[in-house]
Amino acid sequence: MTLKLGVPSKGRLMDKTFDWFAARGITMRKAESEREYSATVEGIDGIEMVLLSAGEIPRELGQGRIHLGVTGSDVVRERLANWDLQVNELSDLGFGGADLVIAVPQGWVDVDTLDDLDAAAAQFRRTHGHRLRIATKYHRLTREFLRDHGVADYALVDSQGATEGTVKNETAEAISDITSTGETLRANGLKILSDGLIHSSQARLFKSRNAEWSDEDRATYKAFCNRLDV
Ligand SMILES: Nc1ncnc2c1ncn2[C@@H]1O[C@H](COP(=O)(O)OP(=O)(O)OP(=O)(O)O)[C@@H](O)[C@H]1O
Ligand SMILES: O=P(O)(O)OC[C@H]1O[C@H](OP(=O)(O)OP(=O)(O)O)[C@H](O)[C@@H]1O
Repeated sequence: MTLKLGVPSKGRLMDKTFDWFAARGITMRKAESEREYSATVEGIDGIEMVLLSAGEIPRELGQGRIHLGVTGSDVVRERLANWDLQVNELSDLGFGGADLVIAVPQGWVDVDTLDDLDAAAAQFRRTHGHRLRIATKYHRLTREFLRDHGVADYALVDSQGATEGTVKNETAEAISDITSTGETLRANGLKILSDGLIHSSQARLFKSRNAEWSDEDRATYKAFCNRLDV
């Protein structure tokens, strides 16, 4: 048996994950062809690396198809119900930082906080006859956050990308999305509510609580953790 480690298959998260492991003596290599999603690990025995979309790694951990996985803390919380019963967080990796935030049009001068948003939502419904729409791909986290902060009079609109554009395109009045430099929000005339931070995400190493662990896997895991100092 080999211990399966899920790693983001492309982009910044993949590159930085490879760098993080390389700094600890574990070399990860993607197949020669950029388009081929297979990879090798050198420097430690008994580990098989599986390249997966960062957004799919939570599900694979939850279903126990991989023992370990690197992905953003936001997608784990979003994609896994009761995530903390399904995975353990082993270590912050120090990259992939991004904030999941609620943002509204800059022109809404009276709306700076969640309380203001709640009042604006009630007013919006009276004026327009339908609920204020918030576009997001983070449905679970947004719903839980707004519920915990007493905002109820809204409707979530699904947006799987270019979420900041939904306000200009008039398919939503506000958004809940990831920001890192803030450039995309600014370019689309949006501002973050002062108490609108839902989750500060970063890349983490997760361990599945649902995978099967043989004695051999446990021994490999122990050696792996010693090597990584986690
Ligand atoms: N500037 C950023 N923009 C988007 N995601 C970021 C950024 N910085 C870090 N991340 C993180 O990268 C991860 C990407 O998750 P996402 O669900 O978009 O992955 P994916 O499904 O692999 O993406 P794609 O659909 O592009 O393949 C998230 O954990 C997110 O927080
Ligand atoms: O704060 P910034 O540095 O501007 O980064 C934030 C943007 O980056 C991400 O989009 P991405 O490029 O991953 O595309 P997406 O819209 O498909 O999610 C995210 O959804 C924001 O749109």
